[in-house]
Amino acid sequence: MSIIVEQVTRRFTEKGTPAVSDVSFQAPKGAITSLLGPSGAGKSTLLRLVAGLEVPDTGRILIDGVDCTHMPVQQRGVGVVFQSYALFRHMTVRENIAFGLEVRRASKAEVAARVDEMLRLVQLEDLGHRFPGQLSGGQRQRVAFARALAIRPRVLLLDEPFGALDTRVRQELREWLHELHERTGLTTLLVTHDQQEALEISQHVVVMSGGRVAQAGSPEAIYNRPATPFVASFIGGASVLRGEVRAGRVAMSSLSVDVPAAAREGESVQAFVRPHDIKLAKPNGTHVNGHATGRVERFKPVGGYVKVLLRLPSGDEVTVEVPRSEFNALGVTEGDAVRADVQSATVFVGDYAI
Ligand SMILES: Nc1ncnc2c1ncn2[C@@H]1O[C@H](COP(=O)(O)OP(=O)(O)OP(=O)(O)O)[C@@H](O)[C@H]1O
Repeated sequence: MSIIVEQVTRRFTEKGTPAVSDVSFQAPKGAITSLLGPSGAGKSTLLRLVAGLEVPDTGRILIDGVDCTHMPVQQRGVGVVFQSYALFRHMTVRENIAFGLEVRRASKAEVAARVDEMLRLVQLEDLGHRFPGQLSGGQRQRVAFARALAIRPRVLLLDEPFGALDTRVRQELREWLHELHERTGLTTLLVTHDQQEALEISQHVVVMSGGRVAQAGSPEAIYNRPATPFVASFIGGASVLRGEVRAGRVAMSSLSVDVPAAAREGESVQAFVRPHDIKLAKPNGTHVNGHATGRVERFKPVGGYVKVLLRLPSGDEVTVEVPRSEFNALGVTEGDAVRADVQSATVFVGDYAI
């Protein structure tokens, strides 16, 4: 049951950029696909288009090979879970889960059996009689999943389902969703702005920006081979260093790296360096390729590592994450000089990664 989105555009206003602009992607059968991007990227609109809650201006949406572009929501066979629980407050957990089945005129016995099965699936067997107001946020969201799954949907559509929960519950439910998916094997589309969430639980990631697809691929490809400067900066909290091609090399601040012969002299470049791709050492007075002496602007211990803001001689700032023990061994503080060794960087000449 794959989902195929073909050249879909949806605009809400006559002027300005469409919310979703000529978007094409596939959510593979049986996989969790994340729609990942910053606020306003068009993720929710795209999910609503797949659900049938919006109709595209142009383009097609296919679920399991069937063109659903103009099909009503109820006929699409989609289960939807939103960020806000959207449970009926005056109904018990059982009644909430049963709702979609009763609308579809399932028999009483069928409904009871399916509700029991769903309560077991979301591990809330003992809470069927409670009202939503008597549940924790995480439990309510599990009921929302049970309700979405009760109708035996062909695909599951999730719009920031854990967005309203605190970090710990969010992490627990992320793992829970992973297990749930292993049991159900349902084709799932997950909207999230949280890259950690996307990289951790999905097999396929569609990165969106400004209503368009910036890159689609495996989490590994998105992380290690970002296709555009936007993806490189959005994923992994990279710092940007700007420079230019000089004598066949990329010169940035006091760092320099090789560039292919195709890069023209004087072209501007951007290098994206992730916080853990820089090693800090005591300065030894010499500058060699890939090394620069910087100054510690600020540092802050965060859990097991220390986040260091380093200013390079060019004025560029880079964020570095150093294991706490390594930082302590360096014995530096704010204002001290340190040597920064860039272990790896993604370099773009114009829009092309090199
Ligand atoms: N019903 C609507 N009417 C007018 N504009 C809308 C409507 N829905 C969305 N938009 C606009 O479309 C763009 C994309 O919004 P959308 O909610 O799809 O983004 P998003 O990536 O899901 O963002 P967020 O993570 O903040 O929810 C935004 O500029 C938004 O203001």
